[in-house]
Amino acid sequence: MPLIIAIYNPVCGHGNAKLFFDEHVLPLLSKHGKIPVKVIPTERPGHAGQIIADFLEFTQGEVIVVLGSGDGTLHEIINHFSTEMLPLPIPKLHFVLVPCGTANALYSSLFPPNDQQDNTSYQLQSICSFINSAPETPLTLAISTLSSPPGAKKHPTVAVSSVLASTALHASILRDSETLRNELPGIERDRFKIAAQKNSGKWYNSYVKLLPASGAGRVQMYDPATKTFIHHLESDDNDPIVEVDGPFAYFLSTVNVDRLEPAFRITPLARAIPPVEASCDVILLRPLRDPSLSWDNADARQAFVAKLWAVLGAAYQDGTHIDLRYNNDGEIVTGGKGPTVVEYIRCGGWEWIPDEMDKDAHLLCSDGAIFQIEKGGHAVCSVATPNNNGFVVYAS
Ligand SMILES: Nc1ncnc2c1ncn2[C@@H]1O[C@H](COP(=O)(O)OP(=O)(O)OP(=O)(O)O)[C@@H](O)[C@H]1O
Repeated sequence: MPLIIAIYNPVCGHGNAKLFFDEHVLPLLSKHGKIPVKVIPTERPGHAGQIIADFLEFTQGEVIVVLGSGDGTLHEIINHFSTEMLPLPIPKLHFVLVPCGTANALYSSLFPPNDQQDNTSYQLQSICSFINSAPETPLTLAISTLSSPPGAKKHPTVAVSSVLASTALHASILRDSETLRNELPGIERDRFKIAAQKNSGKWYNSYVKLLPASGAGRVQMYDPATKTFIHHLESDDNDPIVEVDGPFAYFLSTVNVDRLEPAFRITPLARAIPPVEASCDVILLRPLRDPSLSWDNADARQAFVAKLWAVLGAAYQDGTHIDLRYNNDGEIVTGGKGPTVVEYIRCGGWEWIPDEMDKDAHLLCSDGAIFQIEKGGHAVCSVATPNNNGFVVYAS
């Protein structure tokens, strides 16, 4: 039988992980004869991956990790084995997730919240799947490679996501809310709000390539008229790669999740129309699709702020932003045949080549961790689902 190790991050979310493990997780596991050989709190950033690596040194076979954390701690573990431990082979790790973090994007996507359930039983669903030997789900990984300008002769930086890779507004908000942590410790929502207000008038200049997933062969786009994915109009057999010019207000891709927090369904089709192969769902918001705007200037950016919030607000209304369109006057409406406000793409990856002059376009966020693309450099994100080794979760 695989060995079980329990790890929790005592400072994530509201700092309740230890209490929840002591009162609920460990007693439930014990009641069903699933007793962890070790129960270890993380002591610092990056510690969770090291705990597992140390454990694997003395363990034969596969390991079950009962993980009490948010998305950030899982991200650290995945990156520990996918980048830091290379060239050692990636082990197979089975995760039983206990959502103790702030956003818990992965958990709330795998187990969408419902009103019928109390908090405790909601948080114990992955544990119950494990106890019931339910089938596991392999995690798809989005591998972002940040390259320096040609000729710089530097190794690229690699970040592996199990939730999201983003640039533009989302990356800027994450960077600024982190910077505000010292001034406003503990008030995550306020930090986000201040960071969002600070960045909402920005547009990001970049050139993007959307790359097809291997099975589909072409980039897919969501068509609100038929409520299905169709081949992207600019992706054909001869030239499947779609080239997209900015400016962008928002650029975010997800794997494994349809939401970034329980109510914020930014890529709702990840669950409503599940992907049939390794792919990511990408949301693009390009302000110049708005028929009332022709140029990028200060007035246009200001005029677009309210529309940006209308889109993100609709993501909180069960992901209805994906059906919004413009009318001839550039007003956002729910029907008609005007251009869609967001472009919803399903593909195998993307390339982000920021305009050298646009400093803010050089940020990349991988599951909350922020990276800087060097001036003259670019980022490529590609998606894969490892089969024989890698990371699987109890999710049904
Ligand atoms: N003992 C510790 N002290 C300080 N920081 C820690 C400790 N253990 C882990 N960490 C750090 O805590 C950070 C936050 O953890 P995590 O992302 O799991 O929770 P969260 O931010 O509350 O949730 P979410 O990512 O779902 O919003 C991680 O990036 C990790 O590096």
